[in-house]
Amino acid sequence: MRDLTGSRADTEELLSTVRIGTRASTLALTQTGMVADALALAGDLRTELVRITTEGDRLTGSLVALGGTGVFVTALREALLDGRCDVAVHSLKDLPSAPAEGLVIGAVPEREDPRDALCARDGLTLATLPAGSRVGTGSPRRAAQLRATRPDLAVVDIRGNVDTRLRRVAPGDLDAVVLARAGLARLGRLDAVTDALAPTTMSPAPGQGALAVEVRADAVTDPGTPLARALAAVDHLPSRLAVTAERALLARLEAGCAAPIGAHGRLDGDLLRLDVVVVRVDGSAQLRRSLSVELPPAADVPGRLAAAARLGVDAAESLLAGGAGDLAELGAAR
Ligand SMILES: NCc1[nH]cc(CCC(=O)O)c1CC(=O)O
Repeated sequence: MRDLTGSRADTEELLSTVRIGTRASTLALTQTGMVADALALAGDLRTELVRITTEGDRLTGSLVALGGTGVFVTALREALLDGRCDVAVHSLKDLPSAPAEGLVIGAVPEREDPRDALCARDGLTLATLPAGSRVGTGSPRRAAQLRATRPDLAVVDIRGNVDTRLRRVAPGDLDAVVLARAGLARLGRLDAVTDALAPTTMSPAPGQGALAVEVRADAVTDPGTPLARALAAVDHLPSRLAVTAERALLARLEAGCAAPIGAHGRLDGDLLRLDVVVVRVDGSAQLRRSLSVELPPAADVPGRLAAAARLGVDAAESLLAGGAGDLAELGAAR
């Protein structure tokens, strides 16, 4: 709380400091910095970044791929739980859909554009890439949808951070890569995008483009603390509703983060819409559903969130009834 009668120096001393844990990758630092600034702007608090180095950050290449993103999320969660930091910022799509004991998502800031982006040589688009073009992705979801739309392309499995992937678009190597547009936007690399892929062609990963600001559950029990007020100010309900539906779908399907599942939720007035797809990894079959729900009045936030979660569960059950479990290995390797 600011002491309005105090001098500027006094006021500064009265601000509580919130420690924000982050991985050291460029994307993680950028995302965490954005959230730190937003929290500081919204509340009477100061922020301090705490770098959490994980085993995964020291290893490179295929071992990181094998560990998936789980190792990074786990390290940040441990830092939260043992008090080394008060806030952890994650890419929401990397966060397992199962809730973590003692932790809650304190805020979902306004989501970036959730679409996937083709970054191709010579300004090529998904429609104009010549037959036989080599397109890199490490995601079974992207690979399956690429194969479904353009069975004449060669999908190449790639790993690494955003810059490493972009550099693979080079003579003698790849003609294009597919990346989340949101990551490129945050890194200031939208110049590399030659085709923003429509969700009807390339359904995004559940949660793509959104961030999760995770805190200990006791941080939000008193809504009057500086941190709780800052979180409430940073939270963007339309984004939270969309990702709540998408994550409920994933949880009900008991799907791994590498399963070939796309989901695109969005608020349209009081209607929450959810388009979902499960694709066979070879692209030879897919199952789609489009559902929507009329939300309760805007003042009923818990009611709205419950309706969003129900929508995701309903979509999952409709997919399962249609044979999604046989179509794709939903628990696919992480
Ligand atoms: N799995 C890696 C990852 N996690 C979040 C993003 C991008 C940012 C986002 O989706 O919010 C990326 C890179 C990518 O998929 O291209």
